[in-house]
Amino acid sequence: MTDERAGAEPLIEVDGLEKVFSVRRRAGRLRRVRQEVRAVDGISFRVPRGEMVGYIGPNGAGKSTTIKMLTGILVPSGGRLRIAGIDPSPGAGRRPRGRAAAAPGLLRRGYPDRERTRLARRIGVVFGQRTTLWWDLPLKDSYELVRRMYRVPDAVYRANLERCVELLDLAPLLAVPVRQLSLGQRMRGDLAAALLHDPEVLYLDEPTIGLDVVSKAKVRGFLREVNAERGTTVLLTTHDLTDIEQLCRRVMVIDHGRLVYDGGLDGLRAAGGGERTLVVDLERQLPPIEGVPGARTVRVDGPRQWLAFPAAQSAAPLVAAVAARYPLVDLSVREPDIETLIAELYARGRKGADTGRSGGKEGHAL
Ligand SMILES: Nc1ncnc2c1ncn2[C@@H]1O[C@H](COP(=O)(O)OP(=O)(O)OP(=O)(O)O)[C@@H](O)[C@H]1O
Repeated sequence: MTDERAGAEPLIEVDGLEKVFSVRRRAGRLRRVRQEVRAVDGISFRVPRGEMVGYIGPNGAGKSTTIKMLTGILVPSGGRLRIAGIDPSPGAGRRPRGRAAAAPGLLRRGYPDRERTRLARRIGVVFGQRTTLWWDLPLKDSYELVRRMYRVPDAVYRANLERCVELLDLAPLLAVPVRQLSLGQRMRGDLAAALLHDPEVLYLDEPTIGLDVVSKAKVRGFLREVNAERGTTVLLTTHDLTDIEQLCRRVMVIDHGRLVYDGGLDGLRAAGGGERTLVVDLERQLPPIEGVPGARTVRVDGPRQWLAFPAAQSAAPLVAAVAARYPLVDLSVREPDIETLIAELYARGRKGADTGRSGGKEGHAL
């Protein structure tokens, strides 16, 4: 978040948001019972215009459900949300009163649909697991349909398409039917489709899932460019901490439907107290690397060695120290996975509560 943006108006405002699903579960051979699943359990946050925020958490934490409510696909069970000043489901979670009570259809159909349509013009969505493109149509025809659906003016459409084609390398793919695209090509195609109508907010649900290293780098580079050029606000859910590290200065962690952390990634690492791993390939097999301050060698396999170091620490001095004394050929830094960080965040939080200390340095464990 830049300093000018810190004081900017919030583009996304969420207060006490809830989503409860009612599901039927098996209870014995024939009997089924109704159960409530609190997928999102009273979360609140603000996102200023132009910020890129990571939204992470373990499987089933409530990330997709939150995004579906922010896009107007799902109606909240409680709480309040506004995106660019629009509430996609006004009246949701509240009992209708007065004229609305006499005409409940008004709350469920006409008015909310108008708000959802208004919102749809201001947002873009990409679900990594599912395409929004037309399976049998060439990419270009899918874009033409998007143009008509959103009534994008010709000049805006042409300029946006040209820029996306250039940044995402789409020219050779425009005539290819979507079903023939590889996962990485399809994801680039989906990103362009989500941006043709100039949305102010972009929701990305696992945009790099299943992509190889080169495709991931292309997607990340594109998102950085779009955010810098257009000031598009981005909410990004991912299981890949490198996505967050390269794109977001702020990260929110959700677990069991509740926000458990909101702050910088460094603060999350410090709150989690985890370790990262520097993986180095040497020219030849050597005894375990020693004497690198702040790191310890945890594994050796032929010329490859693994050095663990505190996750909040920069890798640069370690790399310099290794390179100065050992014949270094290649290296990479491995992040702890999100599940490990969150488990550590909880363990620290409990310890902190026991000793009266709080977990995080920057940001706050909630
Ligand atoms: N339509 C639904 N009906 C009933 N339960 C649902 C529905 N959608 C989600 N849930 C439940 O709500 C909880 C949160 O699910 P959600 O998909 O939001 O999690 P997530 O954080 O996106 O997980 P993942 O990382 O696996 O995609 C889970 O327990 C899930 O089973």
